[in-house]
Amino acid sequence: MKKITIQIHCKDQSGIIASVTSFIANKSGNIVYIDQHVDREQNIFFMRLESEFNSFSIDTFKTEFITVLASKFKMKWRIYDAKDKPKMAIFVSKYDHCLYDILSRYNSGELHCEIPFIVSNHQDLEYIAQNFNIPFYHIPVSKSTKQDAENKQLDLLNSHNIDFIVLARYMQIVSRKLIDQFQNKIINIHHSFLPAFVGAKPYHSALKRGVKIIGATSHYITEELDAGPIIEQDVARVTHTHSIDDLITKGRDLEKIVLATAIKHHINRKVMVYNNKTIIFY
Ligand SMILES: Nc1nc2c(c(=O)[nH]1)N[C@@H](CN(C=O)c1ccc(C(=O)N[C@@H](CCC(=O)O)C(=O)O)cc1)CN2
Repeated sequence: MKKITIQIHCKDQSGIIASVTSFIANKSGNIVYIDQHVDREQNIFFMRLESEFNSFSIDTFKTEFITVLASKFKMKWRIYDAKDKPKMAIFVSKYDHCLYDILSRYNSGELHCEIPFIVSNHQDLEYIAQNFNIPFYHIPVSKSTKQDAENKQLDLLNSHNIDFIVLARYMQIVSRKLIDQFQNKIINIHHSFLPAFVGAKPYHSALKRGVKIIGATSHYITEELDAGPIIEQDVARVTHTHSIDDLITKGRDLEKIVLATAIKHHINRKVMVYNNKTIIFY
């Protein structure tokens, strides 16, 4: 039995759902999940479906999908084989909480992916990678070595056919060169409830401002810092009694759960990006 996931978007018009579901039915497919959304402002139709087939050739399916549907409705589409495990590279600096959380979920089989390696601009967390038997690459980054460092990162990413990257508290600004090659495939965890408090020290800014709610945000990165399409967010209440250490401790728990949720949405092909925003098919 073969299971595929299909993501479609195109100009909204009548008959799209009927045409897609008839196409699947004509190919003896059994649709086990279907959801759609129409962006009324942009008049754009979005759909995600999962279908099972007893006998299936993905190349034949793609060819006929283009002929019958994609050309007719001028669709942008992607088809994924549900059994394929996307390759995820993790980038980290010195904070260990998100790295530990991802690797323990991976170790327990919670993440349908492969993690070929971990990259860091510091050596501090190499012991964690060794504990989980995952190759660790220390690539230091400074103002003068940034370009050379990113070329080394790109060589690693390409030589391992990496599908997406997770910045698990990677405290370096990623350049356009890497972002262009992995557009909407680099997931960051920012330790604030964006758009509040962008930058490297949001907890200190939150304490100084006297907010009553702190949060964490996972987003795809763009060249503009902390401004990319948001995948997941969560918050926690705080009071005047909480110190900076209290905020950091509360924030760590939020960061771990928000990042793990975003990673799972990405792996399960539940995210579609449009106009620097996301549609999440839960
Ligand atoms: N192009 C992007 N790169 C990164 C983003 C992003 O949104 N776009 N997010 C960051 C993560 N981050 C906040 O979530 C963040 C990381 C680092 C900094 C920063 O100012 N770094 C300094 C160096 C700090 C250091 O060496 O410790 C710098 O790079 O000059 C701000 C925000 C990941 N990258």
